[in-house]
Amino acid sequence: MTTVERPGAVAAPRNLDDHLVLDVRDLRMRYGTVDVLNGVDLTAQRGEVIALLGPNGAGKTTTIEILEGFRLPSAGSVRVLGVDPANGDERWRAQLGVVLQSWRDHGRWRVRELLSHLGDYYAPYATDQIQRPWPVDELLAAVGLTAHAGARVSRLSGGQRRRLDVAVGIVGRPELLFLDEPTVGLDPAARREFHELVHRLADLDHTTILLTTHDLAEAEKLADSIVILANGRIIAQGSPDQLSRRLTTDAEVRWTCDGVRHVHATMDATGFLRDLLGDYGDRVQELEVRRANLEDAYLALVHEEETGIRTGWAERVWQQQEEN
Ligand SMILES: Nc1ncnc2c1ncn2[C@@H]1O[C@H](COP(=O)(O)OP(=O)(O)OP(=O)(O)O)[C@@H](O)[C@H]1O
Repeated sequence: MTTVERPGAVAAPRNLDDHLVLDVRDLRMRYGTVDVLNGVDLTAQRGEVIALLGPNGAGKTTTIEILEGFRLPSAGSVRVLGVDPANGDERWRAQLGVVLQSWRDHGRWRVRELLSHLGDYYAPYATDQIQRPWPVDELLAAVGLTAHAGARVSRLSGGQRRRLDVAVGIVGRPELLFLDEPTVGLDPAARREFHELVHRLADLDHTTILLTTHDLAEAEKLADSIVILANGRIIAQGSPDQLSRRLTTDAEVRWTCDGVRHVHATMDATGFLRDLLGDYGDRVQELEVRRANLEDAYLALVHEEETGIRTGWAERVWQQQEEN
């Protein structure tokens, strides 16, 4: 993510290794007899945005709930802002912001009152560097709710409520923000504003953000690092750029021959085409070559992990990860 400087903003520390905000090693979680996390390793530095992707049931929410201190893991080492969440006190908790999937109803409150009431909790945890809570008018503007400041929460639309969820999550100016599917229900304009807010929080306030999403394009746009989880283990991880390069080496070739349609996936499109045209010449019609995009690759990778049917994607990804 590009770093944007702002007069008076607190500079990010130069040596980010000294500021590991998340440090998770070999995290395991078992519900009854079912293992839902099978050795997850995850680190995040200050100001880093990490997107956790994976199919339903992959273990994303469980991971976040453990990091928040809401669930105890079965095994592994977890450090969040230097503290084991199982022992996190109020001061530690005040440095976290959480936006959950489900709406906790505050229907009778008005928007401004609710944010100012919740903000009061954070006032004792202000520091020389971080003013807490976020002043309500600034916060309302940041999430695009100024026009609805006086509205009752029960009267907000779904998207406006989602903005309020985000406001509630950041009113304490968290150092670490968890966002569980934050853009579900937002219209395209609100989604874009939300993306700008995430960039602002990470670049200007150096907030570390861990978000879950099912939208690969969103992850590419927002995250410094994408982590793909399936069956409780990380099956691929890297910057959007690294992942694109690792995952999109395949091309799909489509053609018709004597009126019959064919599709073939190959890592060597040029060689395949040379052979195809050499063998069939003018009988090859409607030829199309399409480079697999990141979403195709993601779906193929997850499918391979879930079904156990090996098509070679995962093997290639791991090989390339080891080479890097
Ligand atoms: N309290 C619980 N008791 C037993 N099993 C649970 C519990 N919570 C979650 N699970 C199971 O753990 C697995 C991981 O669930 P989790 O909610 O972490 O997945 P997720 O990746 O967040 O999924 P989604 O994308 O659907 O939100 C699932 O198989 C789920 O059924």
